[in-house]
Amino acid sequence: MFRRRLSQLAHYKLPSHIRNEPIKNFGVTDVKDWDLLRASLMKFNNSALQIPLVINGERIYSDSKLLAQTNPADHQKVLANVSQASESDVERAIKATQDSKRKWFELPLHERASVFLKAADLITTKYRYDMLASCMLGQGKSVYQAEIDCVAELADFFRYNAVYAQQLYAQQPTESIPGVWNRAEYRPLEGFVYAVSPFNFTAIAANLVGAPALMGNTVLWKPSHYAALSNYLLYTVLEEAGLPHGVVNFVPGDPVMVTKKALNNRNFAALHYTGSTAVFKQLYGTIQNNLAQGVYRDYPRVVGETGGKNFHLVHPSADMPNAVFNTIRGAFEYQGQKCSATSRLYLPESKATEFLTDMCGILAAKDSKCTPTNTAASALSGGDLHGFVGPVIHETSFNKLKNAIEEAKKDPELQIVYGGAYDSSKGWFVEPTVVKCSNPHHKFMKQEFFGPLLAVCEYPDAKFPEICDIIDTTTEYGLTGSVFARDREAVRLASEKLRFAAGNFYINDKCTGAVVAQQWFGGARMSGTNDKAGSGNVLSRFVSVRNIKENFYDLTGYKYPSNYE
Ligand SMILES: NC(=O)c1ccc[n+]([C@@H]2O[C@H](COP(=O)([O-])OP(=O)(O)OC[C@H]3O[C@@H](n4cnc5c(N)ncnc54)[C@H](O)[C@@H]3O)[C@@H](O)[C@H]2O)c1
Ligand SMILES: N[C@@H](CCC=O)C(=O)O
Repeated sequence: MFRRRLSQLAHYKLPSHIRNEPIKNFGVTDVKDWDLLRASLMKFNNSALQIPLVINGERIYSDSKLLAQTNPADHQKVLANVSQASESDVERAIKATQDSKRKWFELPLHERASVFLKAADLITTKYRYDMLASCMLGQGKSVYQAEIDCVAELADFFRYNAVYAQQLYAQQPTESIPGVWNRAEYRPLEGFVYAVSPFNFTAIAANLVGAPALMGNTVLWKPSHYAALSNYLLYTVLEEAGLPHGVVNFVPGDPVMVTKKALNNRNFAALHYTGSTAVFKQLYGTIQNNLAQGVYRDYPRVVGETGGKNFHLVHPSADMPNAVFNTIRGAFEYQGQKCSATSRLYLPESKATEFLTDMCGILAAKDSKCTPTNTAASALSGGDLHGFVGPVIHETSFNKLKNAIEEAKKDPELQIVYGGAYDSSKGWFVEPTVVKCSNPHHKFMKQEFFGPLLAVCEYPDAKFPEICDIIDTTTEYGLTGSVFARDREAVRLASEKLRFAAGNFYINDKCTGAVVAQQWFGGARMSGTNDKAGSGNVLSRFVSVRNIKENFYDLTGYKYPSNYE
């Protein structure tokens, strides 16, 4: 019995207007945008949403196993009650990935791509303000930080992945001898992709799920509990855009249990992960062990982007105001909770006092908006919605930062030169904090705190090459870093010496804010597998190429000319 196949009667071109989504400013005159945003904020703030699992399109509400997602700026405020998967839910979700697979990957690329293109358009129009509100309230973002994440970067991922997929499909064997047609087919992986997403970027969750799905894979998605609201909204948008049931299965739950079920399954084909290094190492180890035990059919693909201890290196020739402003943004926007956040700063002795005085002065200024109380939550009760910084994500993060600050107060090698306050009475607030380290190898120069804590080290001006070596060897990470210098020789030297210290290297710019299709994102060493989100590279990890040779000439005998009597 032949199954019904879809015809493909043309090679479609993608819409030619694909560009990076323009970012809305939410400036003083953008009254309409603010009004629409306020309405969405009110809606989500006032209704503790029930979030289900979604397995094969079926919504599963668990009464007994619910976990509340609260507003990090107001931790008594429940934003959503999130259903938690049971073991049998995970099994059913894995089955759904297998049942829906063939129908999905047999669709021509343009059919799959159009789902994601439509989702991008829905996000940037109909659901823009809802996405922003869910991300601001749930993940503690300012409007600008939400806009660059859950609207612009998210839409960019969906749109540019379609472009990259088309380019990948167009890559074909370059040679065919007369009578032969050689072709390549980009099959999805056999089995399912397990996507594990972090709290800090809704866009990253979209790409973790969307990139493999676009290539014809089906996905078991375990979202971060701390981003459940925006992630569920994203799922519903994908559904509205036409994503067939079972292609992506939304399975919040106990991370250890869900992961165990996923990784112990014979059909596990790939891990698409973003989160901390420690968790990724564990998952990598489990996969290797299982592989050795013969659990899997294939060698699973492992794609993971993890932590960082990202540097700003300032040369004496740098434009100091530029370096100061970029450091404030890099270290403290979104409370330092970007994997790319600046968390170690190296200053030349001759400029260190000027730099730190300027930076701390700006942070302390009354209108700096750097007091972490300006939040979406307070805005709804008549407060200020224009804050530069907000809360950290949860109690564990708050405690980790609080302990680090208390440690800094006692350690003779450390000196807090700005900040050091914290307050958890209403939300998880930690003041932007700058800590001077007299020892460049101190733990504070090595460890990722994932919060608004910047460690600073001075170096003798003449020792610029040596400080590059120290930066290169101090941490286990290799994610992002910047050099600030006008002197071209200094730029060249830093670029050479720090070649392996950062997968995203910036010159006279902050080390955060990579844009899809502009700065391909990812780091090596213990920062990840560096498959470069926002480029076509990562898509190739989710396909398994089949080469096809078709012969047009029939053989008339089996002997070669050399086989004569
Ligand atoms: N390199 C990048 O592109 C990138 C981007 C964003 C975030 N990050 C990193 O992510 C981290 C912050 O995000 P986070 O707090 O959500 O990270 P996290 O490691 O706590 O969680 C990430 C995901 O892993 C799950 N998880 C947690 N423990 C687990 C376990 N034992 N087994 C299986 N799954 C588990 C979580 O539920 C979540 O879905 C930082 O280290 C940051 O640098 C990296
Ligand atoms: N695009 C982002 C990715 C941050 C990860 O958490 C940046 O480069 O800042």
